[in-house]
Amino acid sequence: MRVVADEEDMLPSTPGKVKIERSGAMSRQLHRCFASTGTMFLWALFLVAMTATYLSFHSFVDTSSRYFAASWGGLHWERQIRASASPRRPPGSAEGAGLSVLVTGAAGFVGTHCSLALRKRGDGVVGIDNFNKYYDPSLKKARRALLASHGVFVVEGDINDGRLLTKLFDVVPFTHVLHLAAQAGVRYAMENPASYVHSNIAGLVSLLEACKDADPQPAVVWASSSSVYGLNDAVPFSEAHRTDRPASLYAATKKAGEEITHTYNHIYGLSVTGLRFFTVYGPWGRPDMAYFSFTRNILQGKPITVYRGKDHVDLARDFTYIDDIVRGCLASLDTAGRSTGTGGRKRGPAPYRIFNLGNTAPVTVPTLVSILERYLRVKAKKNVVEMPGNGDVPFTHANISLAREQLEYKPTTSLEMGLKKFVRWYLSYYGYNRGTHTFNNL
Ligand SMILES: O=C(O)[C@H]1O[C@H](OP(=O)(O)OP(=O)(O)OC[C@H]2O[C@@H](n3ccc(=O)[nH]c3=O)[C@H](O)[C@@H]2O)[C@H](O)[C@@H](O)[C@@H]1O
Repeated sequence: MRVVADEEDMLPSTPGKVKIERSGAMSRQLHRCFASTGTMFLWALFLVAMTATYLSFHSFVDTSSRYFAASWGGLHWERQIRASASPRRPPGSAEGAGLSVLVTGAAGFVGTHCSLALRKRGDGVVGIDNFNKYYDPSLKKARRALLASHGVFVVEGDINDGRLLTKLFDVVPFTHVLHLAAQAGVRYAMENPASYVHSNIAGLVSLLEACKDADPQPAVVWASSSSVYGLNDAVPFSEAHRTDRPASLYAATKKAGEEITHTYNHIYGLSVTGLRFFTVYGPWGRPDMAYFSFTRNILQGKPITVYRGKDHVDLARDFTYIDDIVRGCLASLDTAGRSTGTGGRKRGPAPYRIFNLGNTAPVTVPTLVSILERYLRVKAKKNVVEMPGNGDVPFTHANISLAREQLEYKPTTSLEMGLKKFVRWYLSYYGYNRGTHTFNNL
């Protein structure tokens, strides 16, 4: 039976809200009293919940900003970024107005060489690098000083720091991103797998998120790896060959990177070019790589470990000199079609490309050692061991016809010549006095 209710009951019920039927003044009074107590309790609960949420969010923000210690920002910092990002090509120059490139991993081996080459031809370049301790950070700091002497500013920061990336894109409308930051190294993945997920998966997604939200969206050129060919034994390796059998976690993260970048191309219209580097070497190189660590140990009279494949077959790599790789990277930037999205929405199809950048002349590891022995005029103390099951592959060999056709990529440096340039740099950087030891026609 429906009793005429007081004015409160006359309010239209809100859809989805339960309307309480009432009867009798006393019960209404009692109900009102309970209702107001219940309301107060609910309000108190709400306030407690809000406070808890705020405190936990605040501590999260505080933690994450502590994690990515914000050593960036401010007017002076922004001025440095803008100056470094500004192209300096003479107006009306044949190559056009000039690019404005964000280079991730700019204090790394390939990053430093590419940043210098871009700056020297008049492009704007800003670097970002987390200066991690995977290998001697002093080498990375020396590379940063070299870059600074050429007007390239490198931000110390992590590509997982989304706030920093967003800020960079707010300050500079980058035309391109050259993404070289990664946890490199095939064998180290068995010691520190998390670092590969942090940099090569999470870091890549964080960077791609910033790129797809940027307006204008940059075109992305990034470093994949010859290691994605894994157990493929069809040689020379072509981009059309299978890459679904990686032999190391490192290779798997690079393969995943190719799939992830494809997703951002498909959904958001990011222009993407993946470059499969083949064992890059040269001055300012990585101390964790064989050519570098062999040179150091040979000069210090320490033994080197030479891996050998099954049935005592020598391992071989398509060693590629850094200057050839740099030309391939800059050609990729220059030919990268535009991204089509704005503010995270795709406006049309965008280019998705993958190229091998190798030397097409594999050389065995023992041959590498003998070239170094000849230049250093020191006999290596070799421990020859079976290749451990550490993710290494017996050989690499690049088919570069696609890069030759679309990038006009033409490697010109033999391992003999490249190692001579590397050894010259090594002796000078580490201060070997030429007087004490005549090095072979260096
Ligand atoms: O091509 C690539 O994409 C990869 O090239 C190199 O990987 P890797 O070819 O293993 O280069 P090194 O570590 O310099 O090894 C070169 C050769 O020397 C052998 N090696 C390495 C180290 C050692 O102590 N002894 C030894 O015989 C390796 O098995 C390999 O056959 C880089 O380290 C990777 O970051 C890059 O992605």
